[in-house]
Amino acid sequence: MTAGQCIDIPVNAKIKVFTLALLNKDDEILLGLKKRGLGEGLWNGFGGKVDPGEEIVDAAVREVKEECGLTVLPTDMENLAVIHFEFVDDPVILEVHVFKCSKLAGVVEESDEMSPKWFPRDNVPHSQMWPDDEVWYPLYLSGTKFRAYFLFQGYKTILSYIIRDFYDHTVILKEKKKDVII
Ligand SMILES: CNc1ncnc2c1ncn2[C@@H]1O[C@H](COP(=O)(O)OP(=O)(O)OP(=O)(O)O)[C@@H](O)[C@H]1O
Repeated sequence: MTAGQCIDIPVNAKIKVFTLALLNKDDEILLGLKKRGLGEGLWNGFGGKVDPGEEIVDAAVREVKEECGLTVLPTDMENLAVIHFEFVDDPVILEVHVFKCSKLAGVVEESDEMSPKWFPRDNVPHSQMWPDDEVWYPLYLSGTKFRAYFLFQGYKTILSYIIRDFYDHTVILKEKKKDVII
């Protein structure tokens, strides 16, 4: 999907496209402690920027390999969500394509960027994760595909969000702090 198909952000917004892969084994999820850059010090799935001309799913596969050493196939990457993040006073909107994958090959290895660790899927360290994760993580657990928009002030405060069904765009969850216009 492209930005123009998201009804919660302006059609002419400047978009930076990212991937985020949630890797599962039995009842566990592999998260990485980010060692540098955006989200440093937080546990997250694996991902990064999509290179120019690169297919989004190929970028997701590449980032998994680079960041935790595992091999996944594009055909095993299941689209879970597209999330748009806007930050107050920043004209660039992040478009994060979230994938989940349960077919993993190879050995988990630490990289320059991430220190990987398995967590029980229903007990992840939310206090050391991006604050939006706690909002949408239950949808991942229940296997609900969604589209979401979050408005942040800085990196710690969510001013508002709206989460919609991936297909029919009906609102699943919505919250906004007083006085915020969206
Ligand atoms: C705002 N709320 C957020 N909630 C959850 N996840 C978020 C996020 N905002 C960004 N992310 C993810 O954080 C990674 C950053 O990637 P990032 O390190 O910048 O990319 P990349 O590996 O290309 O960087 P280098 O240029 O190599 O340093 C990437 O997976 C992206 O999807």
